[in-house]
Amino acid sequence: MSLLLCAATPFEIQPTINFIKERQLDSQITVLFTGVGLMASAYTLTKQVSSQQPTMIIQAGIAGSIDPNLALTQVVAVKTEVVGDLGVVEQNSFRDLFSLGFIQKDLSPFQNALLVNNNISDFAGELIQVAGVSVNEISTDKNRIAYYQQMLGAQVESMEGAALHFVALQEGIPFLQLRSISNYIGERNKQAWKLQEAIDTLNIKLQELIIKQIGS
Ligand SMILES: O=C(O)c1cccc(C(=O)CC[C@H]2O[C@@H](n3cnc4c(=O)[nH]cnc43)[C@H](O)[C@@H]2O)c1
Repeated sequence: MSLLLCAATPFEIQPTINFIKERQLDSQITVLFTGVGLMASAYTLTKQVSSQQPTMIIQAGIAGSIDPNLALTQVVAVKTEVVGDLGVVEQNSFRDLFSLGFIQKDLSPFQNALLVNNNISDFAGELIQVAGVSVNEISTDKNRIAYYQQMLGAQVESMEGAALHFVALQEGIPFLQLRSISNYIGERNKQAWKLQEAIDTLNIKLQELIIKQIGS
């Protein structure tokens, strides 16, 4: 097994970095910090995948929830991804690249305009599987949030998820996007976030998953 574990920032997976060191799992797990955002993630992931040829990629991080039924600190597995803010606003409506005719909805690796993890059930176990949206700009606008929820059916928002799905699907590498809910989107009062608690639950699940995958 050659597992690639990636996160946008070190602080999101620091407990698991310690766990990997303590258990001397470095020979089986490579850790990559992609940086925040789709562009940095797509570049660093593509570069690492080319040199390492991993057998599996796990992306772990915090996320904002669009779905009120998801609890803060709940850990979810993201089944589908879409880039939410790539397009144009026309007559007060957002149009994405599919609506504009720049990409066909089933052009590989898209399936009906989504980047779908078809093998998620092999890895997600009992985790709830959700729909993700990735953005360049953290959402605060009510209309945009309503569009993500009602038109895209998105439940969680991150800034890197779609890059993982795109790169892994293009390269044919099994993958899992693991997210822990740190906040409800649109909430910019950091007192209402559960950042550290979300990181704690994320790392508990991540370590369980690693043990399952590498069997140590
Ligand atoms: O401003 C801060 O102090 C601060 C501290 C930690 C994290 C942040 C973020 O803004 C998080 C960006 C990071 O986490 C993901 N994330 C978390 N919540 C959301 C969200 O509501 N919408 C989009 N992304 C979110 C994201 O993937 C980034 O990697 C700020």
